[in-house]
Amino acid sequence: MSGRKNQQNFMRKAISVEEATQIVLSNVHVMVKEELPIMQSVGRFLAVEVVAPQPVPHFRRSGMDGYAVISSDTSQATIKTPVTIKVVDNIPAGNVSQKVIKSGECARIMTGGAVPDGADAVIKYEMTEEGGIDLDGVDTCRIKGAVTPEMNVSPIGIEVSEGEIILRTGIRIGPGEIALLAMFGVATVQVYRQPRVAIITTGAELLDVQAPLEPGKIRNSNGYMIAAAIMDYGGIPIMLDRIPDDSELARTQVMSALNTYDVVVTTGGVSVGDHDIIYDVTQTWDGDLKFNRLLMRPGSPTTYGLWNGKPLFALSGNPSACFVGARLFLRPAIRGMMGAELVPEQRMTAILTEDYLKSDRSTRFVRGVLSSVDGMLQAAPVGLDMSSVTVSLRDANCLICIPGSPNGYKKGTLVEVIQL
Ligand SMILES: Nc1nc2c(c(=O)[nH]1)N[C@H]1C(S)=C(S)[C@@H](COP(=O)(O)OP(=O)(O)OC[C@H]3O[C@@H](n4cnc5c(N)ncnc54)[C@H](O)[C@@H]3O)O[C@H]1N2
Ligand code: MOO
Ligand SMILES: [Mg+2]
Repeated sequence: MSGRKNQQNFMRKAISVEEATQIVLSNVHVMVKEELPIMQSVGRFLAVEVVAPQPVPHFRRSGMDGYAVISSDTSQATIKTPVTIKVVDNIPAGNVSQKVIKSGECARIMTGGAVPDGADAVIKYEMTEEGGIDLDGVDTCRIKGAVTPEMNVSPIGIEVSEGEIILRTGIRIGPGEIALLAMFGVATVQVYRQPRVAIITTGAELLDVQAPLEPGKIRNSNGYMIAAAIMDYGGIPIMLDRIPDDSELARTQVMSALNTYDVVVTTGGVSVGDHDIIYDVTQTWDGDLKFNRLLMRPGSPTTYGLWNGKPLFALSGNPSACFVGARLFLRPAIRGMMGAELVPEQRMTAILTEDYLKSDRSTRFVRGVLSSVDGMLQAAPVGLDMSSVTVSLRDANCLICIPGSPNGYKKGTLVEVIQL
């Protein structure tokens, strides 16, 4: 069995990361909608457009603590020649004055207060002084400078007009979006459901996190890493039983998971080894295998296929390969299922701080540290650059994308990076 398997295996056709990304994105099906209280919608993507039911502000709003005045009353006012006017009302924020301001009058008003009819400007306290009680027994104030019409007054609808689209479908809900929803009295919103993502780890060498180490065995760090990644991407991880090196068990478990969950992720067993059982599953299932070799390192045997429209991401067992495969393919897919725009992982441009002279046909995703030096982004490779290494995942805050080349790249080359 294994000899024949390996022969087919060696003939796998390698495709580029770009092509693989397009295949994954073009097969994303958005989840069904659900209605949630807004505070449970943080991190989700809106499934509806939200339209402003009223303008903002919906009244003429004072931007200062001071006096609501008729601007023409103040035109001659200076520090040396202040103009004295009557204070006919006092308007804290939240109150609406019943008075109409006439020439020679003003109303004390606080920031956020509704500017009374008749007044067309607010003069701030610092440009006035108390004038005492006048002969009619009315409080007065002295205006020590001129204000122009509209000064310190936010007109109705200056921020948002009624009927304007305030939030578009597909936008990710964060603090700013929550502020808008609350401002417009939207207590519940429609968002897309979170996909339930099953995780199946493979390998007879794997021990559970609480198990004592045994000779030749390792703990199942990938399972936890992928679960954490899925949570970070927005999905709901479900860790299923680990599978020892048994193809039949793997087939049963993978097919049952595909039946039950929205996405299935496996780790390990996708290369050419005798016990690489996930490869076996993808050779005999009735699903549609889309790719199983990529021009990328780490993660060259990263495998992807669809069964009944549901995606199977079969990631490499090597921890860094597993991490990179998840970031490049699983993340945009999970986000896309939740209604995000279907786009590859965003890349920025940075200066490579060290020579990277490995020759390669494949694009390398090197764990690195991204920093800003004199306003320029710099990317420095970090730690051991092997697929089997886990520790560098702690130290990296970016993946440096090094395209395939015969001689590698010199320090100072502009490279693309994916911020982690
Ligand atoms: N003859 C060849 N051997 C290998 C090739 C090749 O082309 N020819 N490719 C290498 C590359 S590249 C990679 S990447 C790995 C892919 O390996 P698999 O996806 O088949 O994964 P496994 O064989 O199951 O394990 C590899 C490695 O990772 C460790 N591992 C697995 N699962 C976990 C886990 N849940 N937590 C932590 N570590 C895990 C496992 O113990 C192995 O050390 O194949 C190369 N070989
Ligand atoms: O995919 Mo392996 O990780 O290319 O090193
Ligand atoms: Mg293997």
